[in-house]
Amino acid sequence: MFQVIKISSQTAIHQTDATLGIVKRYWTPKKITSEHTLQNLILADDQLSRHTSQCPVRDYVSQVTQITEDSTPMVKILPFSKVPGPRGLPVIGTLFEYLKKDGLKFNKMFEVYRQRALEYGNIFKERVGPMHHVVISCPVEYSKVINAEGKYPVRIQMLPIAHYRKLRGLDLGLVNAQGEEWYKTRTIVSKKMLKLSEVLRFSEEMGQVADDFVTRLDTATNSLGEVPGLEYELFKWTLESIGTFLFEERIGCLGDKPTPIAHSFLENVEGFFRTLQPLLFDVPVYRVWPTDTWRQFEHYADNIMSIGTFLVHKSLEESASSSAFINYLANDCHMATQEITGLVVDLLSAAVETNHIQANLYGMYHDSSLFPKPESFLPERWMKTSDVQMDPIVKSTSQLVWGHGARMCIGRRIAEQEMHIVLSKIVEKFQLSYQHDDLEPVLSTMMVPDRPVKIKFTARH
Ligand code: HEM
Repeated sequence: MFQVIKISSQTAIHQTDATLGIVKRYWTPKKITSEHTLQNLILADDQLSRHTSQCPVRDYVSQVTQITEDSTPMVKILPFSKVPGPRGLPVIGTLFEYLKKDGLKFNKMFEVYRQRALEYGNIFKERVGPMHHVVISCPVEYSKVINAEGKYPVRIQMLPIAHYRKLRGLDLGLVNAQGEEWYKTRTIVSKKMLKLSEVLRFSEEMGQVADDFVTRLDTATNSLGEVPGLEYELFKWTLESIGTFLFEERIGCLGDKPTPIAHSFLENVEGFFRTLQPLLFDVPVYRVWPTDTWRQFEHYADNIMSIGTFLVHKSLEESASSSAFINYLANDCHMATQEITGLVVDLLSAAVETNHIQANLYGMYHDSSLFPKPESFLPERWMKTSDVQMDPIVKSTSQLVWGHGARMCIGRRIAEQEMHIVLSKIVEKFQLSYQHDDLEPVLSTMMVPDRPVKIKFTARH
């Protein structure tokens, strides 16, 4: 039996040695010798278990799901070590390449992967501190990985978040849970969040939030017609929108001055993701010794949990502010208040952090042999009637903005509704233009623009 680990935004399968289950089936090297065929890259079960039991970051091993026994038959066996990739040092892997002065940049990891793929082929492995990655850079191979997902698809666990929740005796939440624990929560939440009729019930409230956002843009524009801190304004809008869905109550982010609770939540979420980023990649010293970054991270996470607890309690206790979603969790699904809080905090954080643009699969999308003129904005290439012929697998793999399969973004319907409503209201009111240098992407847990997005909003008359 082999096991597969999750797929990250950079088409990496973050892995333990167990990731080989996928690699063994989909190995298609570009620039390495013929002996390294995928069929050759198979690790025997006993070798696998030896590897996993010796793994210094054993928690990753629990993040696995299994390919069932009817998977493609295995042919030959070669150790995982045969997967090409930068060699790195024991324990820290290639971490030193990122830490040294003028070295590789974490926030440009997607560029590093692009270069690595040119050097090592369509499937390569890299260990960066505690993170093991297997990176796939070919849509056809990637689609096979997608199709190999079972009932409980595994996604990378954000170890610092999991560690924090464990320390505080909390559930892992939807984003970090795996296996049956994940499935149970997912089934409960899907009934409310992925059902179109449920989400449509909130279109009027979303419309009011969008109206307030447009008013906010109008008042926040400077003499150049730009909105300083546009990202922060969007951040506020997403929080207000998801808060409206979860609590059926306005949190108060969009006035000239956010309410204290909105302000505090926004500050703490920002700090949470800022401190999460280094914790994800550094050697996890925090697990044995609370480093400064860890203490800050804990501080932000504690504050977010307190706000979540306050909002959930308020919703449960005050009938006037009671929300259908919270009531459904408490009464129909018999979830304990602490479980509800953990889930709500997950949804609030996922909702605000995934907002401005998550460019998954960066390397593939910038391959001109797959996407002609990859740097050009040619939306018509995605239209059914487009003249540009695109391989159906390449096309479907490139439409993964919401992820895929049973673990696809659970906020998709809400986010689509929010975006359609707010965009139509913005465009109805303003003409948008951009007159500055091109934006570049950087990673900050998600992929974000590297500088303020100074869009000019010109009111239509
Ligand atoms: C433009 C907005 C958004 C984008 C592009 C986006 C994208 C994604 C992606 C790519 C994933 C990973 C899926 C996978 O691994 O296959 C994901 C997961 C998730 N998203 Fe979103 N998302 C957005 C908005 C939201 C919103 C508004 C919410 C909350 C209401 C949300 C909650 C979640 C949660 C909880 C997960 C984890 C689901 C699970 O593991 O079962 N997202 N999102």
